[in-house]
Amino acid sequence: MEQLEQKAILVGVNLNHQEDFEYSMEELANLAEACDIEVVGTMTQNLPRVNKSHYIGTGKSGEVLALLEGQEGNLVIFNDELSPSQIRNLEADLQCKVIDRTILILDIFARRAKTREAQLQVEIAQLKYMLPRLIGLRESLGRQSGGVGTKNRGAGETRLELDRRRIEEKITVMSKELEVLVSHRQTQRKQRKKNDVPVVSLVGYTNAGKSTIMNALMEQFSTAPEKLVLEKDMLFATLETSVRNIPQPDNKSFLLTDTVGFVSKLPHHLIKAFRSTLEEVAEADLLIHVVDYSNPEYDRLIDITIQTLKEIGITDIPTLYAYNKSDLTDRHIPQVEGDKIYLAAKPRIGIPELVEAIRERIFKDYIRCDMLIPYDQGAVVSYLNESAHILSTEYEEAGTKISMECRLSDYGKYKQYVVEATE
Ligand SMILES: Nc1nc2c(ncn2[C@@H]2O[C@H](COP(=O)(O)OP(=O)(O)OP(=O)(O)O)[C@@H](O)[C@H]2O)c(=O)[nH]1
Ligand SMILES: [Mg+2]
Repeated sequence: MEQLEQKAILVGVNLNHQEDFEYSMEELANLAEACDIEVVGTMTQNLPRVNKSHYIGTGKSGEVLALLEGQEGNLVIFNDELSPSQIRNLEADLQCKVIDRTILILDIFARRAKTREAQLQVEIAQLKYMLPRLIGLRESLGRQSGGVGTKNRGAGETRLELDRRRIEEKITVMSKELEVLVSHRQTQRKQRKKNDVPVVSLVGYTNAGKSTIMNALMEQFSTAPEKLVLEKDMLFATLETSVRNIPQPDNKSFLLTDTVGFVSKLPHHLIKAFRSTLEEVAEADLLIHVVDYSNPEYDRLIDITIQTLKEIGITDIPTLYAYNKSDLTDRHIPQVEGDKIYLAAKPRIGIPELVEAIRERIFKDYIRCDMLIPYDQGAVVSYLNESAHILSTEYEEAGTKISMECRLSDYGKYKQYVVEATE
């Protein structure tokens, strides 16, 4: 999308009167805006099923063409992923560039990707999207440069084959590079797992406030400011997964991860490409599903998030719902109702309540006990000082007597020193 001044008509087909149709058109306009495209008109159609060759009904194409001319548009954006032949037919009818929701999302991701891993993931998804559409792309390029002509068809097809092979090779090379980066992160994750620190993952729709919650938690437990993550009012501000330690005064610390947000109709290739980024989420002990409670459509966005998680294979991780941005609603905050917490991360309302709810859920396997540790086992004493919640320490004749709350796994490991325990 290198051209300047793109003026687009948005086109959507409402299949069987979907309730979320209007919102998804609004969202399409936001996605276009995120790509610096000006929206100059919108056209929608109710259909029981899409038209195989043109997506919209044939009569409707004429209407889109008229609107395009009336508004001096030079681009048409469809609200669903189009097939290669649909793009080709539509471009022939409308005599301008036709793109779909998938390209828009891929383009936004490409603009936002900062780390090598994210860049590779996006580029692979883009190439995979392009591969079956090369013919259409070539024709539309031909049209843009003024000549369509059939006389060079043979040469064009050879070029096409070459292009296809080049792209396939590029995908292979990039996938290998990505694999190396991913395996590096997997090693780090295994290391963390060994340390037995619980992992909590923020998930949710894009722009719900996940990164803001992450920063609020770091701020509360005075983490270094350079660890803060980017929070911004734009779609897909976060594309990479960040893991941060949230230290707790009683040694019941946990790791918090912030990751990419979701959107309706997230391209399939993109989900696949980002699967490795989301592995972090798949291994979490607890999910915080962040909801923009000020969005009237919040219920639907919850469903889309749950659906997308399902697609990555995440279905049975215990979940807390953080109804964020409640400061923009008339709900009294903070408020905790079972697994739902109404809060506002930006003005920092309800953060301690959220932390408490997290702790209640992830530190269930703790046990209150006393251990008597012989003086020649100094290493055990220092380990417990770092990983258990110490209530008191006394120095007795036979060794150090520690009253504490510790993890069940540590209790098992040092059972021989236990003198008293209550669950
Ligand atoms: N009014 C209000 N605004 C909030 C609140 N929490 C976050 N925001 C704003 O919402 C916008 C998005 O916040 P982020 O934390 O970047 O959202 P995110 O979920 O990380 O978004 P992506 O990374 O794009 O998926 C920012 O402008 C925040 O300042 C809140 O409780 N109240
Ligand atoms: Mg974010």
